[in-house]
Amino acid sequence: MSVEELLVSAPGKAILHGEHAVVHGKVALAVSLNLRTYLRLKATTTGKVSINLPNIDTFVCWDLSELQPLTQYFRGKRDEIQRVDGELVRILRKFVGATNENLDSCFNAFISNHNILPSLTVSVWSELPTGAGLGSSAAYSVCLAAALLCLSRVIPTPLKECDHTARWCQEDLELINSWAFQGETIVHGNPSGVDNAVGTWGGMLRFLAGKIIPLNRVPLLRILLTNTKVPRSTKVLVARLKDKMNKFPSIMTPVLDSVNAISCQCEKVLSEMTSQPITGEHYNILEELIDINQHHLNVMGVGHPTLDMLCRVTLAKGLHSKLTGAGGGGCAITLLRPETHSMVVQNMVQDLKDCGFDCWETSIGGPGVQQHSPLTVKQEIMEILNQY
Ligand SMILES: Nc1ncnc2c1ncn2[C@@H]1O[C@H](COP(=O)(O)OP(=O)(O)O)[C@@H](O)[C@H]1O
Ligand SMILES: C[C@@](O)(CCOP(=O)(O)O)CC(=O)O
Ligand SMILES: [Mg+2]
Repeated sequence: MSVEELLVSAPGKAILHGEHAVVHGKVALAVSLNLRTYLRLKATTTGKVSINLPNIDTFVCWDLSELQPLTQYFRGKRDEIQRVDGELVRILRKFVGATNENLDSCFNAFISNHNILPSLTVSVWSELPTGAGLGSSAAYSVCLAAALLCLSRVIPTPLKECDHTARWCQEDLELINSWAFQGETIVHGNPSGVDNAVGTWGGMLRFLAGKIIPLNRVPLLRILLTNTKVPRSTKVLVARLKDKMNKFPSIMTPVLDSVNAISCQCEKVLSEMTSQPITGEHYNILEELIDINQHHLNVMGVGHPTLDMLCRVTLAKGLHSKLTGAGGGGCAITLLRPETHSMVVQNMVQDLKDCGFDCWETSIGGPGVQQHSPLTVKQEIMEILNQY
């Protein structure tokens, strides 16, 4: 079946525990959010490749004839290229003339698409803040990988005429995930793969050195997300910790081991909360783990004064917070206890907003990558995508 138009989406994520440590082979627990990135791909007859990324104010358009020289690189390598190698990135970077990290996103468009040079328009809109710790880079890479794999007919489009949304089979999801990881490599430098795994499969996951275990039995947690709006780059923060690890291996290694133990302890408590009556003590332990991990993240050098302020503001209402994602600004999660009165949450949200932060209480555990019929996508999102 030829792909004329394709609409896909993938969720963002929050990391409960294990950010950064996961890059160094430790356990992370991550959960998908009900905030998604949407990508529409349209085959055109304009003889151009157009990429519209309004979230980052980036719009590019090339004639196919301009792109033709790039295909030289793939000659004779058709079936060999399974990952992004340094030479390919150099060639693409030179071609785009990137002086701006934002253009890195455009490179992704080429990655899984190396066999073909079709005329197309790709437009992306995300409900996620970009560069804020909620996995926007992975949601974007997952959407792009799914759409381009469908376009090049490596995987089928799962949506049937009567469907509103559809998902791929396990094998196709694994392929989407592996290409999305390559996209993350371009944005992050050295990603662990946890974010693209959550974007692909959704739900809550335990991730350890590329091994993904879905956690199917987890309690319903109420989580408040707060964005300090301090911009930061995952790539820079991951590199900063690597430098610290190289400089002080015997000091930093125990910190990462401790984070690993926190993730394992949290997983144990979450599992107990589904097999036994939930008690206040379960929440007390979850809160203590949040506090210890937040201190560790500061030790790793990925904190920020605004995140410290955020933690103080929520603690004033008896609630515990930690950064989520790469830190250095961006977002934090606050665990809301079941008994916390909605007035307390409202007052706390007002205090956080008074600090200049954005807050939203979102549900967690949204589905992984999906194909949509346009009728099932919120009107405001379709209106943005339809502008291009
Ligand atoms: N909707 C989007 N459109 C285009 N590029 C995006 C989008 N979302 C994310 N990106 C890319 O991902 C980068 C942010 O990734 P990163 O620093 O890992 O932060 P996070 O993944 O936490 O949002 C952006 O600078 C951009 O290159
Ligand atoms: C810091 C890290 O653990 C998570 C980064 O998440 P985000 O890009 O800030 O959403 C890096 C990674 O796992 O690749
Ligand atoms: Mg990212």
